[in-house]
Amino acid sequence: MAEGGLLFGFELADVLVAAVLISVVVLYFHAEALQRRRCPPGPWPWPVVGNFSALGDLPHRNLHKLAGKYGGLMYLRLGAKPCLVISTAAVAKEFYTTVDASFASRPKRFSWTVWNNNDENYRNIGLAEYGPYYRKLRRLLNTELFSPRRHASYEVTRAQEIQCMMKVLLEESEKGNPVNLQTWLHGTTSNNMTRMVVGKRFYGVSGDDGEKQGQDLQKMTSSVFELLGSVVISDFVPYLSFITKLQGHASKFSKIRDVSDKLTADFFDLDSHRNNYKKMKNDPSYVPDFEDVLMETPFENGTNLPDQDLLKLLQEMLNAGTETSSNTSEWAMAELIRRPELIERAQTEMDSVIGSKRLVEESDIQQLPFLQAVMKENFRLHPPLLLPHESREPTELLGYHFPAGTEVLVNSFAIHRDPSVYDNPDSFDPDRFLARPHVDHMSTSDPYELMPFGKGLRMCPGYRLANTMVALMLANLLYVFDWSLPEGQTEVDMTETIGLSVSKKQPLFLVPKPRFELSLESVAEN
Ligand code: HEM
Repeated sequence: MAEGGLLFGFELADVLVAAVLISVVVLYFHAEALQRRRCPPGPWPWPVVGNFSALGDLPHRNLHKLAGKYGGLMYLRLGAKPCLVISTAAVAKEFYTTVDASFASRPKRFSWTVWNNNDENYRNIGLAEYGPYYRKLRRLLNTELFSPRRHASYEVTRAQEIQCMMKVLLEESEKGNPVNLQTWLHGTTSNNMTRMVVGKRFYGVSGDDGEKQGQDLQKMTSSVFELLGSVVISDFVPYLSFITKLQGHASKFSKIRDVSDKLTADFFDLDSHRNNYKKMKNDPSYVPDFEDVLMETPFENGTNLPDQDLLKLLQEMLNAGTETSSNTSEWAMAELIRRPELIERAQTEMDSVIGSKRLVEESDIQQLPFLQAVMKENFRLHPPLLLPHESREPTELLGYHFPAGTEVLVNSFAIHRDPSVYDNPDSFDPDRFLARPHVDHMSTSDPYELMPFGKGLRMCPGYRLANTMVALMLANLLYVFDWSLPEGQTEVDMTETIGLSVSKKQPLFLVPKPRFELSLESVAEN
C-alpha cells in the first residue's frame, strides 16, 4: 500500500525508476524480436554495440564459425547498422546475380577517413563510393593498366623481375643460409608494380639506398594495410568516438598516413615525372605509363586530379598490388613445405613440360595443371581480403528486405570451406581441383565456389596480374630449387595476422638448394 511515499516498503521514486527501466528493456527486446523476425538468422545483439564483438581479431574465422550455426545468409547488427554475412556459394550467386549493383558502394570507416586526409569523400578506388568518380577511375584502370593488351605488354617486365629474384636466391643458396621468402616475394611484386605504374623499380636497386628503399616500401605497404584493416567501435556507434580517441587510434593512424604519404611523394616524384612527360610526349616511341595517364586525364569539371589524390592512387596501386600477391605466394610455400610430396609432384610435372635448364615462362603455365591446382587450393584456403560492401538503396535478397546503408561481407574464407562443397575442407589437397576443372576463379562462368578476387562490379581489377605473378613466382621457386626448413626447425608457424589482408604472422624462412646449374644474367636496372 502507498503510505508516506512508500510502496510495499520501497521508496516510490525508486519503484518508478525501476518500472521505467524494466519497460525500456522489455520494449527493446520486443522491438528487436519484431525486427529480427523479418531478418535472416543471426546471433542476438547486445544493446548499443550490437554484434560488434562477433568480429573479433580474425573476423573471417569468427564469422565462419558463426555461419556454421546461422547459415549462408546471416544477419548481424553492428552498432545500429544492419550487416549481412554471406558464407555459401549459393547465397553468393544469388547476391551477385540480383543485387550486386545496389551493394556496389563501400561504407565509411574511421581509419579510411584518416588515410584519406580526414575527408569522407574517399578518392582512392578501393574505398570510393560507387559513383561517376569511381567509375571513371575503374575504367582507366581496366583499360590503361590491366587490359589483356596491357597485361601482355608487361610480360617482359614480369620476366625480368622474376629473373632478378631468382638470381639473388641462387647467390644466397651458395651460402646455405635460410632466406626470408616474404622479403623477396614482396620485393618482386613491388618492383613489378612500380615499373608498371611509374616505370621505375625501387626494391634492391644497387647503391647505398637500395636496401633501405626496399625495407621502407615493405614497411609502408604493411603498415598501411594494417591501418586500412582497423575497425573501431565508432565506425558503428558514432557517439562512442571518445573511446576511439582514448584508444589513441587517431594519432596512430595519422602517423602511418603521414609517413607513407611522404615516402610516396619521394618515390613517385611528380614534378620530375611531369617534366619528363612534357619532354617525351611527342616522341612516337614513348609509351606513357599509368602516372602519365592519370596526370593527363580530366576528372570532375574537366580538371586534372590534384597531386594529393594522384599520389594516393599511386600508393594504392603499390599497396594493393604488393601485399596481396606476395602474401598469397608465401602461404603457398608455407603449405607446400609441410607436404614435400606435393613439391615433388609439381617438380615432376615441370621437369616433363619444361625439361631444360631455364626459368619457367608464362607460356608454360597453361601446360601445368598440377601447379594450377596447387594455386587454386592455396587461394581456397588463404583468400586474403574481406572488404565490406554497402547498399545505396533499399534492397531485397532471398525474400528479406534491407534498408539503404546495409553492409555486406562476402566471406570467401567460409564459402571456400563449405563442407557440402569441399570434403575435408581444412586440408590442403590440390587433387580436389584436378577432379573439378569447372571450378576456376579466372573464369566468369565459375560456380562461385572459388572466389579469392570477389565477383561483380567491385571485383579485384588486378586479378589477371595477380594470378600471373603468383603462378610465375611459385613455379620458378619450385622448379629451380629444392626447399627445406632451417636446421632444427620441424614445423611451420601458420599463425595468421590481419590488416586489410590476412598474412603470415611470422615471415617464412626456408633454405634453397638449386636442382640444377643455372647461371642468370643481371637485368639492367631502370
Ligand atoms: C593474390 C592477389 C590478389 C587477391 C587475392 C585480391 C583480391 C581482391 C579482393 C577480394 C578484392 C575486393 C573485392 C570486393 O570488394 O568484392 C580486391 C579489390 C581490389 N584489388 Fe585485389 N587482389 C589481389 C591482387 C591485386 C593486385 C595485383 C592489384 C593491383 C593493383 C589489386 C588491386 C585491387 C583494387 C584496386 C581493388 C579495389 C577494387 C574496387 O573497389 O573496385 N589487387 N582484390
